[in-house]
Amino acid sequence: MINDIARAPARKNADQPPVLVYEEVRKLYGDFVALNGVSLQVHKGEVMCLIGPSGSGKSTLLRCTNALETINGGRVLIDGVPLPVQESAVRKVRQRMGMVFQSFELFPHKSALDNVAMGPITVLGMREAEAKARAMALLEKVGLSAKAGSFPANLSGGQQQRVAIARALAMEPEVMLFDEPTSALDPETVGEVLSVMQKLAQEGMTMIVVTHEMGFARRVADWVVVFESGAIIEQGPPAQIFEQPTVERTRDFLGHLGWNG
Ligand SMILES: Nc1ncnc2c1ncn2[C@@H]1O[C@H](COP(=O)(O)OP(=O)(O)OP(=O)(O)O)[C@@H](O)[C@H]1O
Repeated sequence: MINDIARAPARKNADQPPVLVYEEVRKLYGDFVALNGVSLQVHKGEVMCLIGPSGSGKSTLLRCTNALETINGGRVLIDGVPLPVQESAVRKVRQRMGMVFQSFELFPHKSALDNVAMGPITVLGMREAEAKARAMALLEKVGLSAKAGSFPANLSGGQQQRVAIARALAMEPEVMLFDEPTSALDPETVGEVLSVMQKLAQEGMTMIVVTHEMGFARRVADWVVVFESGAIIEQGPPAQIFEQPTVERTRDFLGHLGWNG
């Protein structure tokens, strides 16, 4: 027992209050239970990867985090404050969370630069010149300054996703939420998006990433959470989950993916 405690890894910033706390979160779609009492904590600067079979509730939890979905039970606390339900307050919560979707969701008739600058101008009331300077710096950060004037249709999927990441960062979020950001990409562009995400992680961004990229989760995550049927079946540091999972269903899931450590 003492050895177990000694071996238990310290979580990043575990000495500070968590940024996000999920308490017994339940989400129903009609009679279907998509989340069945999920409890979880996310610490500042932590990269948390949510893995598990299709339909197990990973994206639903992400969507409950920025109030794209309303929960039916339990609580989500952000910096200790329960997620509000009033629309005006919800908008403020969303500003603190950058969300990157599988399908990019860029505005097709705006250039890469304008896609990134738009949020600060319209939501934060930033002056256009300042917003565009910020957007340019962010495009440079994701390696796309040369594409600032390009429209989404003229960018590869990987480039569009990097613009989407820059757009989310332009709002200076406290937490970044990634919902399978590479699932819709051609294999040759997956790496460029993952390396931008890895760089963000190294800079200390707090990130929750729903992913089927087990290599990324193994390499970059600080904490891995395994979902099945709307519940967490196991969580721990990547070395535990990928090399020594304690739950047989985790082993089955990783085995089906061909993961062999
Ligand atoms: N708007 C909705 N209405 C009804 N059912 C939904 C809705 N959104 C999700 N679900 C169901 O909730 C369950 C959990 O879905 P969710 O997208 O969270 O799974 P997931 O683990 O992210 O899966 P994947 O890896 O395939 O994205 C699924 O069975 C899904 O069909």
